[in-house]
Amino acid sequence: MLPPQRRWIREQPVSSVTSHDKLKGLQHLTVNKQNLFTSLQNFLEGLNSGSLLAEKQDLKSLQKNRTSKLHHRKSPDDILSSQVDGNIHPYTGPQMEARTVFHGELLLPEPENRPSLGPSRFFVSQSTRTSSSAETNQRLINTPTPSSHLQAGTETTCQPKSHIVFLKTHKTASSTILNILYRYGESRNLTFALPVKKHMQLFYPNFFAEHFVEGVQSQRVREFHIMCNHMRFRKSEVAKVMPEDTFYFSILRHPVAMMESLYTYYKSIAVFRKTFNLDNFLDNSLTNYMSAVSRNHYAHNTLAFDFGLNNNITSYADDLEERASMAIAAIKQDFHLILISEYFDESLILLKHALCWSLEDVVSFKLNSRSDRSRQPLLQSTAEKIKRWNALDWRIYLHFNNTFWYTVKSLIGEEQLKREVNTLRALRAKLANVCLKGGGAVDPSQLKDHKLKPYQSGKAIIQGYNLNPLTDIQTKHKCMRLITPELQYTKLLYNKQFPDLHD
Ligand SMILES: Nc1ncnc2c1ncn2[C@@H]1O[C@H](COP(=O)(O)OS(=O)(=O)O)[C@@H](OP(=O)(O)O)[C@H]1O
Repeated sequence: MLPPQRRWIREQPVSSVTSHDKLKGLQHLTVNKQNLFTSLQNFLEGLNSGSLLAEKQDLKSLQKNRTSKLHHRKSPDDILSSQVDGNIHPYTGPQMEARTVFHGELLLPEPENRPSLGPSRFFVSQSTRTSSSAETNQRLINTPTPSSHLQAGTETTCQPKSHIVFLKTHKTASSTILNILYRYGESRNLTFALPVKKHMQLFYPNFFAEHFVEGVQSQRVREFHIMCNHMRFRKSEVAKVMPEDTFYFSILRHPVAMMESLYTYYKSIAVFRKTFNLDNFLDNSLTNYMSAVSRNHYAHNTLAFDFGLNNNITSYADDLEERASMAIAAIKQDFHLILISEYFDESLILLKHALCWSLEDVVSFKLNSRSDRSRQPLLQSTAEKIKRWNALDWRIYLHFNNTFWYTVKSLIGEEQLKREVNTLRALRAKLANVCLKGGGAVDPSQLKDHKLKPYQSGKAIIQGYNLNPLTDIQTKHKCMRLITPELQYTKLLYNKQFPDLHD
């Protein structure tokens, strides 16, 4: 089945913030053009432990030189209200199925002593789009073409961006975004910053380091276009690999829904394993949770952790508001755009505009979704506990949910957004009709081609897709790529990019 159509934003019972909050946020926004981040980098680096002065200087000069200025970065520095009146997502299907879990040993690559390849070695290789014609939305299967870019209601030309960092946060619909980036890059022969030694992640949960990327130490890759595998973000290191004009973006999900997903998917981690349900974990988290235990970060402020921030804080901390403000400012400093999983299609439209891509470039099927059989319904009281336990993530989410709508308003306008979302959904529906047997996702046990089975973890039943029998080779290829799960696609790109590197 296709993802259910969302009701339009004003009518939607927003899972995270009430529409009152959202509107209030919009009304109270004032544009803050001050650069208030010099000290924040110190804050971040302090949290990240072990940063060198040279790195800081490197980063500062990079930030000074950065030219890409989406207005989003000038979004208001509003002080977060401490309100936490969100609604919980309705979940159905209480049945859960036990699954075996693979624990991969993570061997960190050692950095070699070599001259640093700083951003100055890069050159920009973007084609110019000058067409002002309307989107060719009728086309079912994407062929890369120029497209126009609309900004604040005025048609202007723009250059499609191809230097991109996507911070792939956990359980936030990030695999669907990754699939979009993979398809865009593969079809244009762009180069991905893939993990060394055919690893699937950039050595998460370690802080990202330059030498985690295949082709950096060997200097065999001169220009990286897209970095999008799971990592724990560290801007100073990422900036050593990626060109100066790189567009940075990420995605957040409502911390309550995210926690329920994390709990099911990472049921095998120490602090979850000994609990019989999420409530049981939350009731004992203050005493049972130990941050030093391996993989426990999946249980506490995981968004903050992925962004490279200190995730160890709850709503009981005296300095919560101060730390939340600093965390938000740090994210704003490093990222041009923050998407919201609850508004996935709206996010894709924003992304399309920010990157100057076409609608066909961002159309996608929902990947990595759980079967309803492995979802747990949550009580309102459980949701409140989650917001208290993940108080930092909750504040980060509230802030960027607000600024998301501010960005929509000033970049596209709500009416145009609505139109484009409808067109996107129509295109997706057409694609589903052509590509997908049965039109939607199925449980892994029903998958005909086991090579397309998504990775299964914990107690989550992760769904995949069966393809229609297709005779046209090009259409079959496009459909196949749309449903190829993350691990399989990463391996495929790796083999394309480094054909001589073997397992
Ligand atoms: N398009 C779209 N819209 C809304 N939600 C979506 C979408 N695509 C994926 N998802 C949901 O995101 C969850 C998987 O997130 P990730 O892919 O980031 O997970 S992972 O960290 O890479 O394992 C997973 O959530 P749960 O099903 O609740 O676990 C997916 O259902």
